[in-house]
Amino acid sequence: MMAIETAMSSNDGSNHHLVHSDDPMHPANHICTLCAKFYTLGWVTGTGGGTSIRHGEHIYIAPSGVQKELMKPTDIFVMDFNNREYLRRPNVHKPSACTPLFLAAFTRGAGCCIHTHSQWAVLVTLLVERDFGKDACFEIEEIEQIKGIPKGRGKQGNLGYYDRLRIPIIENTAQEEDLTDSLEKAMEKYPDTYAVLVRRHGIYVWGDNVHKAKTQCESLDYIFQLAVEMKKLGLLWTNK
Ligand SMILES: CSCCC(=O)C(=O)COP(=O)(O)O
Ligand SMILES: [Zn+2]
Repeated sequence: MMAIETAMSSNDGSNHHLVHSDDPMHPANHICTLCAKFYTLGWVTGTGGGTSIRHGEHIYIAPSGVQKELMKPTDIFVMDFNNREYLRRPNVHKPSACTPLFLAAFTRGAGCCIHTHSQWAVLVTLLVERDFGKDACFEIEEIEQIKGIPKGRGKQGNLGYYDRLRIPIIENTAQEEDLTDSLEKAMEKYPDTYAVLVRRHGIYVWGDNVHKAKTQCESLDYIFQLAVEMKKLGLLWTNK
Protein backbone atom coordinates (compact mmCIF):
# COMPACT_ATOMS: atom_id res chain seq x y z
CA MET A 1 0.00 0.00 0.00
CA MET A 2 2.75 2.40 0.99
CA ALA A 3 4.68 1.70 -2.24
CA ILE A 4 1.57 2.44 -4.31
CA GLU A 5 0.96 5.76 -2.50
CA THR A 6 4.59 6.79 -2.99
CA ALA A 7 4.45 5.98 -6.68
CA MET A 8 1.20 7.90 -7.10
CA SER A 9 2.49 10.95 -5.28
CA SER A 10 5.68 10.89 -7.38
CA ASN A 11 3.64 10.97 -10.56
CA ASP A 12 1.75 14.15 -9.68
CA GLY A 13 4.88 15.91 -8.38
CA SER A 14 3.53 16.28 -4.85
CA ASN A 15 5.81 13.66 -3.22
CA HIS A 16 4.03 14.24 0.06
CA HIS A 17 6.28 11.82 1.96
CA LEU A 18 9.20 14.27 1.54
CA VAL A 19 7.53 16.79 3.85
CA HIS A 20 5.50 14.50 6.11
CA SER A 21 7.16 13.67 9.43
CA ASP A 22 6.27 13.66 13.13
CA ASP A 23 9.84 14.77 13.90
CA PRO A 24 9.88 18.51 14.78
CA MET A 25 13.46 18.66 13.50
CA HIS A 26 12.48 17.41 10.03
CA PRO A 27 13.39 20.31 7.68
CA ALA A 28 9.79 20.81 6.45
CA ASN A 29 8.57 21.15 10.06
CA HIS A 30 11.64 23.05 11.23
CA ILE A 31 11.40 25.77 8.52
CA CYS A 32 7.81 26.48 9.58
CA THR A 33 8.69 26.67 13.30
CA LEU A 34 11.73 28.87 12.66
CA CYS A 35 9.83 31.31 10.41
CA ALA A 36 7.08 31.63 13.05
CA LYS A 37 9.81 32.55 15.59
CA PHE A 38 11.60 34.88 13.18
CA TYR A 39 8.32 36.72 12.53
CA THR A 40 8.19 37.71 16.21
CA LEU A 41 11.68 39.25 15.80
CA GLY A 42 10.60 41.31 12.79
CA TRP A 43 12.83 39.24 10.51
CA VAL A 44 10.20 37.86 8.10
CA THR A 45 7.30 40.32 8.22
CA GLY A 46 5.00 41.08 5.30
CA THR A 47 6.07 37.91 3.40
CA GLY A 48 9.70 39.15 3.18
CA GLY A 49 12.69 37.03 4.19
CA GLY A 50 12.72 33.28 4.71
CA THR A 51 14.75 30.19 5.50
CA SER A 52 16.01 27.20 3.54
CA ILE A 53 17.56 23.98 4.83
CA ARG A 54 19.82 21.45 3.12
CA HIS A 55 19.34 17.89 4.36
CA GLY A 56 21.64 15.49 2.52
CA GLU A 57 20.95 16.02 -1.17
CA HIS A 58 17.53 17.55 -0.54
CA ILE A 59 16.97 21.33 -0.36
CA TYR A 60 13.84 22.45 1.49
CA ILE A 61 12.48 25.78 0.22
CA ALA A 62 9.56 27.96 1.31
CA PRO A 63 7.02 29.30 -1.18
CA SER A 64 7.26 32.84 -2.52
CA GLY A 65 5.05 35.70 -1.40
CA VAL A 66 3.32 33.90 1.45
CA GLN A 67 3.06 34.86 5.12
CA LYS A 68 6.16 32.98 6.24
CA GLU A 69 4.98 32.68 9.86
CA LEU A 70 1.82 30.80 8.77
CA MET A 71 3.41 28.21 6.48
CA LYS A 72 2.61 24.51 6.85
CA PRO A 73 5.02 21.66 5.99
CA THR A 74 2.83 20.82 2.98
CA ASP A 75 3.66 24.29 1.53
CA ILE A 76 7.36 23.41 1.31
CA PHE A 77 9.21 22.70 -1.97
CA VAL A 78 11.94 20.04 -2.15
CA MET A 79 14.77 20.29 -4.69
CA ASP A 80 17.42 17.74 -5.60
CA PHE A 81 20.69 19.56 -4.90
CA ASN A 82 22.65 17.69 -7.60
CA ASN A 83 20.46 18.30 -10.63
CA ARG A 84 18.46 21.30 -9.26
CA GLU A 85 15.18 19.62 -10.19
CA TYR A 86 12.14 19.89 -7.96
CA LEU A 87 11.17 16.59 -6.34
CA ARG A 88 8.12 18.26 -4.83
CA ARG A 89 6.27 21.33 -6.14
CA PRO A 90 3.12 22.35 -4.26
CA ASN A 91 1.10 23.50 -7.27
CA VAL A 92 -0.56 26.48 -5.57
CA HIS A 93 2.77 28.26 -5.07
CA LYS A 94 6.04 29.34 -6.72
CA PRO A 95 9.33 28.66 -4.89
CA SER A 96 10.95 31.54 -2.98
CA ALA A 97 12.66 34.17 -5.14
CA CYS A 98 15.59 33.75 -2.73
CA THR A 99 16.23 30.18 -4.00
CA PRO A 100 19.34 31.00 -6.14
CA LEU A 101 20.85 32.89 -3.19
CA PHE A 102 20.17 30.00 -0.81
CA LEU A 103 21.77 27.64 -3.36
CA ALA A 104 24.88 29.84 -3.45
CA ALA A 105 25.26 29.25 0.31
CA PHE A 106 24.59 25.50 0.02
CA THR A 107 27.18 25.25 -2.79
CA ARG A 108 29.70 26.64 -0.27
CA GLY A 109 28.92 23.97 2.31
CA ALA A 110 26.06 25.57 4.28
CA GLY A 111 23.35 23.41 5.86
CA CYS A 112 20.93 26.30 6.39
CA CYS A 113 20.53 29.83 5.05
CA ILE A 114 18.37 32.53 6.65
CA HIS A 115 17.28 35.71 4.88
CA THR A 116 15.90 38.49 7.11
CA HIS A 117 14.48 41.93 6.51
CA SER A 118 15.52 42.98 10.02
CA GLN A 119 15.37 46.74 10.42
CA TRP A 120 18.68 46.65 12.33
CA ALA A 121 20.40 45.04 9.34
CA VAL A 122 18.81 47.58 6.98
CA LEU A 123 19.82 50.52 9.20
CA VAL A 124 23.42 49.33 9.40
CA THR A 125 23.60 49.25 5.59
CA LEU A 126 22.44 52.88 5.57
CA LEU A 127 25.08 53.90 8.10
CA VAL A 128 28.00 52.45 6.11
CA GLU A 129 28.92 54.93 3.42
CA ARG A 130 28.52 53.98 -0.20
CA ASP A 131 31.81 54.73 -1.92
CA PHE A 132 31.24 54.19 -5.66
CA GLY A 133 33.72 51.77 -7.21
CA LYS A 134 34.74 50.42 -3.77
CA ASP A 135 33.41 47.45 -1.82
CA ALA A 136 31.30 48.35 1.20
CA CYS A 137 31.74 46.45 4.45
CA PHE A 138 30.35 46.74 7.99
CA GLU A 139 33.19 46.47 10.53
CA ILE A 140 33.11 46.33 14.32
CA GLU A 141 35.40 45.12 17.12
CA GLU A 142 35.61 44.75 20.91
CA ILE A 143 32.00 43.66 21.38
CA GLU A 144 31.52 40.41 23.34
CA GLN A 145 28.84 39.05 20.98
CA ILE A 146 31.41 38.93 18.13
CA LYS A 147 32.44 35.64 19.81
CA GLY A 148 29.20 34.16 18.43
CA ILE A 149 30.54 34.31 14.86
CA PRO A 150 32.87 31.62 13.39
CA LYS A 151 36.37 32.60 12.19
CA GLY A 152 35.67 31.30 8.71
CA ARG A 153 34.97 28.31 6.55
CA GLY A 154 37.49 25.53 7.23
CA LYS A 155 38.83 27.42 10.28
CA GLN A 156 38.42 26.16 13.81
CA GLY A 157 36.51 28.15 16.41
CA ASN A 158 34.89 31.55 16.60
CA LEU A 159 36.17 35.12 16.41
CA GLY A 160 37.68 36.51 19.60
CA TYR A 161 36.83 39.69 21.45
CA TYR A 162 39.74 41.57 19.83
CA ASP A 163 39.05 40.25 16.31
CA ARG A 164 37.35 42.53 13.81
CA LEU A 165 34.01 41.33 12.44
CA ARG A 166 33.56 42.19 8.75
CA ILE A 167 30.28 41.72 6.88
CA PRO A 168 30.27 42.73 3.18
CA ILE A 169 27.42 44.87 1.86
CA ILE A 170 26.04 44.47 -1.66
CA GLU A 171 23.67 46.84 -3.45
CA ASN A 172 20.00 45.93 -3.75
CA THR A 173 18.39 45.03 -7.07
CA ALA A 174 14.80 45.33 -8.26
CA GLN A 175 14.36 41.54 -8.23
CA GLU A 176 15.63 39.33 -5.39
CA GLU A 177 17.11 36.69 -7.73
CA ASP A 178 19.25 39.36 -9.46
CA LEU A 179 21.24 39.68 -6.23
CA THR A 180 22.84 36.28 -6.89
CA ASP A 181 25.90 37.49 -8.88
CA SER A 182 26.92 40.15 -6.37
CA LEU A 183 26.25 37.80 -3.44
CA GLU A 184 28.55 35.18 -5.00
CA LYS A 185 31.22 37.82 -5.69
CA ALA A 186 31.06 38.96 -2.04
CA MET A 187 31.35 35.31 -0.92
CA GLU A 188 34.50 34.94 -3.05
CA LYS A 189 36.04 38.23 -1.93
CA TYR A 190 35.29 37.50 1.76
CA PRO A 191 35.76 33.71 1.96
CA ASP A 192 35.55 33.81 5.78
CA THR A 193 32.16 35.46 5.90
CA TYR A 194 28.97 33.65 6.88
CA ALA A 195 26.76 36.61 6.02
CA VAL A 196 26.19 39.27 3.36
CA LEU A 197 24.20 42.44 4.00
CA VAL A 198 21.98 43.81 1.20
CA ARG A 199 21.67 47.60 1.27
CA ARG A 200 18.16 48.88 2.02
CA HIS A 201 16.92 45.27 2.07
CA GLY A 202 18.28 42.93 4.78
CA ILE A 203 20.79 40.14 5.20
CA TYR A 204 21.61 36.58 4.17
CA VAL A 205 23.19 34.48 6.95
CA TRP A 206 24.23 30.86 6.56
CA GLY A 207 25.80 28.23 8.76
CA ASP A 208 27.09 24.67 8.68
CA ASN A 209 23.75 23.57 10.17
CA VAL A 210 20.44 25.07 11.33
CA HIS A 211 21.63 25.66 14.90
CA LYS A 212 24.71 27.60 13.72
CA ALA A 213 22.82 29.65 11.10
CA LYS A 214 20.21 30.63 13.70
CA THR A 215 22.64 31.57 16.48
CA GLN A 216 24.89 33.48 14.04
CA CYS A 217 21.87 35.37 12.74
CA GLU A 218 20.86 36.20 16.33
CA SER A 219 24.39 37.37 17.21
CA LEU A 220 24.57 39.56 14.09
CA ASP A 221 21.16 41.09 14.69
CA TYR A 222 22.19 41.91 18.29
CA ILE A 223 25.43 43.50 17.01
CA PHE A 224 23.58 45.51 14.33
CA GLN A 225 21.11 46.90 16.88
CA LEU A 226 24.00 47.80 19.17
CA ALA A 227 25.88 49.42 16.27
CA VAL A 228 22.89 51.61 15.41
CA GLU A 229 22.56 52.73 19.03
CA MET A 230 26.34 53.35 19.25
CA LYS A 231 26.17 55.54 16.15
CA LYS A 232 23.35 57.59 17.71
CA LEU A 233 25.55 58.15 20.77
CA GLY A 234 28.54 59.15 18.65
CA LEU A 235 30.48 55.99 19.61
CA LEU A 236 32.91 54.41 17.11
CA TRP A 237 32.54 50.81 15.89
CA THR A 238 36.31 50.30 15.50
CA ASN A 239 39.43 51.75 17.12
CA LYS A 240 40.94 52.83 13.79
C1 LIG B 1 7.89 42.21 0.64
S1 LIG B 1 8.98 40.96 0.33
C2 LIG B 1 9.79 41.26 -1.20
C3 LIG B 1 10.58 40.04 -1.67
C4 LIG B 1 11.73 39.73 -0.74
O1 LIG B 1 12.60 40.57 -0.55
C5 LIG B 1 11.81 38.49 -0.02
O2 LIG B 1 12.73 38.27 0.71
C6 LIG B 1 10.75 37.44 -0.12
O3 LIG B 1 10.89 36.61 -1.19
P1 LIG B 1 9.95 35.34 -1.33
O4 LIG B 1 9.95 35.05 -2.80
O5 LIG B 1 10.57 34.24 -0.50
O6 LIG B 1 8.58 35.67 -0.80
ZN1 LIG C 1 14.26 39.83 0.74
